[in-house]
Amino acid sequence: MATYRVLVSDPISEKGVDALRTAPEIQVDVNTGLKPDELLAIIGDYHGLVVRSQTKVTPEVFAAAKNLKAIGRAGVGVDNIDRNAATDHGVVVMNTPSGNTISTAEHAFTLMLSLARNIPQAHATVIAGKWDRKSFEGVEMNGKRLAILGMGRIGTEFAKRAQAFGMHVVAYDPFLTAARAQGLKVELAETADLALAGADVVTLHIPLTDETNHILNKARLSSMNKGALVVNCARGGLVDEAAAKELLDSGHLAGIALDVYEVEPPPADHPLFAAKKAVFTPHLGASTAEAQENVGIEVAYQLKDFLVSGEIRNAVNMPNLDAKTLESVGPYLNLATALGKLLAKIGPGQVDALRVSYLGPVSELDTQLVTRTVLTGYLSGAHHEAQVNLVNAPAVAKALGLQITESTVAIATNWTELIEVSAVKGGETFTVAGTFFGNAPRIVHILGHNVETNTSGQFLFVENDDRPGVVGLLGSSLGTAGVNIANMSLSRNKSLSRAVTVIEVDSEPPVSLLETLRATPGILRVLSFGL
Ligand SMILES: NC(=O)C1=CN([C@@H]2O[C@H](COP(=O)(O)OP(=O)(O)OC[C@H]3O[C@@H](n4cnc5c(N)ncnc54)[C@H](O)[C@@H]3O)[C@@H](O)[C@H]2O)C=CC1
Ligand SMILES: O=C(O)CCC(=O)C(=O)O
Repeated sequence: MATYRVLVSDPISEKGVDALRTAPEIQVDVNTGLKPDELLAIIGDYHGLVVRSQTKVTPEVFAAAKNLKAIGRAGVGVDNIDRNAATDHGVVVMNTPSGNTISTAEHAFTLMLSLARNIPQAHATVIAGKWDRKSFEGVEMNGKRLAILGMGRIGTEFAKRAQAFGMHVVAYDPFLTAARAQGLKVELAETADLALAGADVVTLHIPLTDETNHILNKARLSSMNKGALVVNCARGGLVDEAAAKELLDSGHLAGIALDVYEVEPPPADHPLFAAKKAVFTPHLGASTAEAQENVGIEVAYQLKDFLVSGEIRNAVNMPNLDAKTLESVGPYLNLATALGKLLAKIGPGQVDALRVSYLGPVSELDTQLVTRTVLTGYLSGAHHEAQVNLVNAPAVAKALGLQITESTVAIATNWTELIEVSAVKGGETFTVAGTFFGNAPRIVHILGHNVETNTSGQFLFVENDDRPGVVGLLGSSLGTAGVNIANMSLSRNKSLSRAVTVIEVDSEPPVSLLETLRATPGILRVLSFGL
């Protein structure tokens, strides 16, 4: 019986679908071409969703996707998935960043050459029975100045091909360092404006975001040389199509080649279709047998490994957690979750900040991940309405105004390894801490008291005046109520004349017992909770 249901809502390679089907835990439904309301009607049944670029995963889809845990994008661009809504709903979004790099670079390069040599127009005349050798004079790419915006995977591959054709490559990418530009033998532009000024050709290889929308605007297009060519095989919306049309009509731009459009599919009367020198393809950059097999198989394994074993690879909205990391940090994550939950149960409400500190070997690990796990444990212990997980915990904390910081261990300790978690409220700090006894995680500090208890199970936490008879009363009351004690840890604070007792119990104590204990003189606080 399958535990997880996965919907493949855009066509991916058969090998990808087969790879998903190899997991007995997963039931796969391939249902492509769904209308938005059809997707809304069925998405609630699914734990995983596989898309390419056709399916639009909107906030409405997330609101209806009550069981959804992960989306796998068989490709690079995730602009068809509302990332903020995914994060808010705790859904991991993964893409397959490298599987279609070469195919897309080759397609963009093909667009550039076809544009330079009027291939589609010449082809059309030949098959129409004409032999017109005058109308289609092209331009060489050799010696031309090529501006590349975006020197990630595809931009870099494009650059290599352009260099082989004798082009002078100038690249702009906010993450391109001088050393890397030198290694790639490209001229580094400090801004997009500088890359485009005086360029003969521009090709775009950047994601579409609010910041990059219309990055190729009228001013930048106008700053290119007269007769310049524009190639966009990244995303529609990066080029201001209206501005491009104006500059094609004025003759400043010689031609344009597009694989992607502001609206897909573009309308039949799209103004740019009237351009004399132009090449258009229907978002085919990644449409090769090789690329589709790569991304289909990659996305299938990523989704399967996430659903079945919790591994996270190529996530765009949270840190990765591969099998190796999961193995090394796994025990720490269990301790971190327990400490976060414990603090939520015994600390005050409405805290200002959570402070997480590490001592010993744990501090060598990816503590960002451990800290995020503490936060997730804390919020899932305290914040009952929202389903909090590793994906949305930072967003939930931000919405609550809860700060999370890492600092150094503050409690006096002889432990050689420790995770300490403090809730800070006003000037007060409430601290819990845990360590390992061999491989076993243990809680060793609660609110100023050194204790020694398990990290999972059912607990009774009692704060009382440090005086004779209280422990005996606790034991006998639990016994009378039929609640078996599995472990008991007692800690006194002599200076305050206070004691804390943490009792692991085999079953949840009845409410009547808790009320009786709370009404007992000398007992200051009684909490019953599970970790
Ligand atoms: N037509 C198609 O079928 C395909 C289109 N794509 C598109 O190509 C884009 C690039 O893909 P990859 O190279 O694999 O991604 P990548 O992540 O390897 O590279 C993107 C680069 O753009 C840079 N960048 C971001 N903002 C920028 C800005 N304002 N100016 C200049 N550079 C900026 C980044 O620093 C990064 O280096 C994807 O986002 C996707 O939209 C990808 C595959 C297929
Ligand atoms: O799925 C496709 O064919 C589109 C590929 C694409 O645009 C991408 O990977 O960003």
